[in-house]
Amino acid sequence: MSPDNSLIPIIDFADFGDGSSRAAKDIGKRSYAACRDVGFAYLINHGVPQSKVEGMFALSKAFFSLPYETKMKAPHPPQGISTGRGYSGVGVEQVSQMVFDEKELAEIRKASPDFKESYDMGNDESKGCPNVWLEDEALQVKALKALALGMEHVPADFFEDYHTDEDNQLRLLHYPAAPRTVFERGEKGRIGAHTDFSTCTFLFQDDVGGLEVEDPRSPGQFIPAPPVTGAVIFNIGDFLMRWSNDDLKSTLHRVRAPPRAQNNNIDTGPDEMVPERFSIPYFCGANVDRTIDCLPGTWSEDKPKKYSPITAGQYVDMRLNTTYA
Ligand SMILES: O=C(O)CCC(=O)C(=O)O
Ligand SMILES: [Fe+2]
Repeated sequence: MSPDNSLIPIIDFADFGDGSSRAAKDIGKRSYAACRDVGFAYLINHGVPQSKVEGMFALSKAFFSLPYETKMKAPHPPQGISTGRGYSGVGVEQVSQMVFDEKELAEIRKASPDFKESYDMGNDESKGCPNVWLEDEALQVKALKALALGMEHVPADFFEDYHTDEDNQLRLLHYPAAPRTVFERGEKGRIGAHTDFSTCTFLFQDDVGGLEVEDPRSPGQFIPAPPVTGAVIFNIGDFLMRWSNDDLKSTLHRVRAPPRAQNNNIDTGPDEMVPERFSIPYFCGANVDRTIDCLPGTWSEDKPKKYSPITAGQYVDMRLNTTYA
């Protein structure tokens, strides 16, 4: 399946190699343009074997099938950066867009609660999936190098150098099945519109669909980002947007019930179930102690820096503290 007429570009990494060729430079230019114009891209021939991806989805399915009590033996800790670890049951996490007021957050949670559960893993807790880290590391290096190659004023290994600690988070997400009417009435949601926090995200999704990305041409409108076989979605996070003095876009996205199947005329009736969805986002963050300042080439006398320097740790902490109930 490929997204017809999609604004989200597909970037082929087959000829990227070590990043030194002419072809790699072109891939870099396309990557940069995608990050600047849309904030999202599909990467194909990215080097993570399909069998590995399928293995992760199998692991995820097995994990979420465990009894609730078992999953709760690995609960996520309460505050700050360490919330990116462990199990969060349905209703525990609610994403929100830059809302820091407790009351306001509570209102959002009530309105159309995210109907999902998740399990987060970090660098030193990857025993369940030991090989995934290496592969994804390679993917991160490639994608960040491509982006640097597409920028005029940063050296090819610029971003790599800020990400040597592999301060990343692998998240298994499960959105349970529910009757379509429950979604249509807004009683439940899948994941509310949000942007991601860190440098960038790699997102593997199953074939259920429902992911939507804000249309860069018309704010407030969302376009579908349907699954593309063998592709991983790459998107920019708020941290990199800030780092780039807002040149690169951290784009709003959300997951809703996928559209009804359109290839048949069968009336599925009021009891139609929306199938469960599994997805695996991999969030890549900079070394927490590194301070970032607006990237070379993104500011000038006419276009001053919008942000002061900040460490990656301070930034992620600030954002994570608003996410959990
Ligand atoms: O489930 C998805 O496809 C999206 C997940 C997501 O956007 C997130 O966890 O930040
Ligand atoms: Fe996200």
